[in-house]
Amino acid sequence: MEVGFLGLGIMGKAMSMNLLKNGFKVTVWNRTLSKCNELVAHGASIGKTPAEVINKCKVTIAMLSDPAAALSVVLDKDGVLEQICGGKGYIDMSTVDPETSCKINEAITSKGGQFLEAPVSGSKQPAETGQLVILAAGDKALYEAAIPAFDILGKKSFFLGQVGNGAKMKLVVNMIMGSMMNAFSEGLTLADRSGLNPRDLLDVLDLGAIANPMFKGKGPAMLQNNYSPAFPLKHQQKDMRLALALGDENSVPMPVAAASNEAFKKARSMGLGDMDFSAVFETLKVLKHSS
Ligand SMILES: NC(=O)C1=CN([C@@H]2O[C@H](COP(=O)(O)OP(=O)(O)OC[C@H]3O[C@@H](n4cnc5c(N)ncnc54)[C@H](OP(=O)(O)O)[C@@H]3O)[C@@H](O)[C@H]2O)C=CC1
Ligand SMILES: O=CC(=O)O
Repeated sequence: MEVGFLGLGIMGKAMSMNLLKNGFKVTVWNRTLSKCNELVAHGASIGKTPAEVINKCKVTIAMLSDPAAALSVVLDKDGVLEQICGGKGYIDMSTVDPETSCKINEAITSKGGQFLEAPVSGSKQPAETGQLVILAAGDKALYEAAIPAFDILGKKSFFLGQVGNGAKMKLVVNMIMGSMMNAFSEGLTLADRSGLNPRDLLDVLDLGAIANPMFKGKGPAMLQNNYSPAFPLKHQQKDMRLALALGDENSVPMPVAAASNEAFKKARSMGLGDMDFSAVFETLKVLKHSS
């Protein structure tokens, strides 16, 4: 199967590499074109623009940073819209808000193309090992056509109905994840400041009812101030912001998520946006001990 792939950041690079290693023919494009070189060394072809990739491939996947990037790659000059047409499918796996996804759907389908949103749960390592959870919605026929690729990229795919539902599910999940990361950071700080060994806290948490892969995976690195980015903090803050907007639209009070968003904003203001989202832990370290 031949696919196009737009966006070779942390996730896109791992996902397109995975497709290549599993026998897919992949044509890649990235805004910073030099990032295509590693994929080309593994057998990928290169498209000089998103339009060129769409022209070449029947199905094209995108994995871009945020709503502005997702819209720009479709609507701007040399973008997806210039070449999309009947018989071609476009799958946006970026995390965006439902409104952005609906705008992209309208643009693609107005030219006769098929559209599927398919954001993913799971980070750099699940992307590398094909263990993502795929949250698809939109064109069911395109979903079915994409299953061979989704089976390589993920451990489970959900089809959630109309466009927007995949984006909503992803935002709900990441709203919970961001809030958990803040509670975890506060717990590690409280353990330390009250005279406990935070490493003991990790062991206790791992044996109880709130054990989870995120605490287990991130905790030891956080205690070593290691925030090598798997999921950049700026993207987690974007997801909290978009989830809060979804809460506004649906009159859902979300005080925990709102406080977490403030902590992520503070971390961004401290210059930590490109670090892993666990770097929100650093916002607590600037607080002074009370006497
Ligand atoms: N990292 C993770 O753990 C996960 C991330 N996600 C989501 O996946 C998406 C990608 O994340 P990730 O790979 O980590 O992000 P990165 O920041 O590593 O990569 C972002 C990608 O978007 C491109 N991009 C940014 N702005 C534009 C623009 N205006 N026009 C064209 N391309 C642009 C970048 O191009 P360039 O190289 O030129 O900057 C790059 O290819 C995000 O929506 C994120 O929320 C979802 C699940 C997990
Ligand atoms: O969006 C991030 C993730 O880990 O999922």
